[in-house]
Amino acid sequence: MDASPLVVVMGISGVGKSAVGHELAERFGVEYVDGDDFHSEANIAKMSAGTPLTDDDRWPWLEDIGRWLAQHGADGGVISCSALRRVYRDVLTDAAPRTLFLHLTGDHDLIRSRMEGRDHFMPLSLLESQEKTLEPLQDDERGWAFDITPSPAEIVDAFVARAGLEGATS
Ligand SMILES: Nc1ncnc2c1ncn2[C@@H]1O[C@H](COP(=O)(O)OP(=O)(O)OP(=O)(O)O)[C@@H](O)[C@H]1O
Ligand SMILES: O=C(O)[C@H](O)[C@@H](O)[C@H](O)[C@H](O)CO
Repeated sequence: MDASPLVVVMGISGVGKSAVGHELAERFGVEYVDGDDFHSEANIAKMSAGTPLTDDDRWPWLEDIGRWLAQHGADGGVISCSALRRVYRDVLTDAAPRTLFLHLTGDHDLIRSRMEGRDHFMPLSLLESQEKTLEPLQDDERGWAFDITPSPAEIVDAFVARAGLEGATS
């Protein structure tokens, strides 16, 4: 049981990490931060121009997110971070072993339509490369996948139940 969870809300662009992350953090009264805020200007410029990030672009960013998780190990917190590959998630778990992953997954067309409806630096053209890079959570990782058709509140309910968390007020 954990009343101050430490959670990475992960998944490809547009899947709802910010929406669900805010809701989860509010439920537990812990800090929420958007992992995009840790990207360098160069990374943001690259993505904005429609070029996918490479592993080398992502390592320093992941190290920074790992540091944030380690700093929030005691009080808990929620951060959104695509964390698309297993090796990326290992960087985060090595930094903060109690981290839980909430993986948001959804149908391509639904994600596309949600991305079309918002104002954001990430172009639609990068959706396919995000999907190709994604490696789903493996059995030995501390997390679970949730479909994005329900509302953010319902997704948080499902995560809280699956993770056996306590202390949340909806
Ligand atoms: N469960 C949901 N039901 C309906 N709409 C949603 C849901 N989750 C997110 N949305 C909407 O879909 C759009 C994309 O969501 P959001 O910006 O949270 O995704 P994201 O994964 O944080 O994206 P990025 O990583 O690109 O910043 C937003 O307009 C958001 O309001
Ligand atoms: O690893 C990546 O390629 C990036 O983190 C992207 O996923 C975006 O930053 C994010 O999704 C915003 O759209």
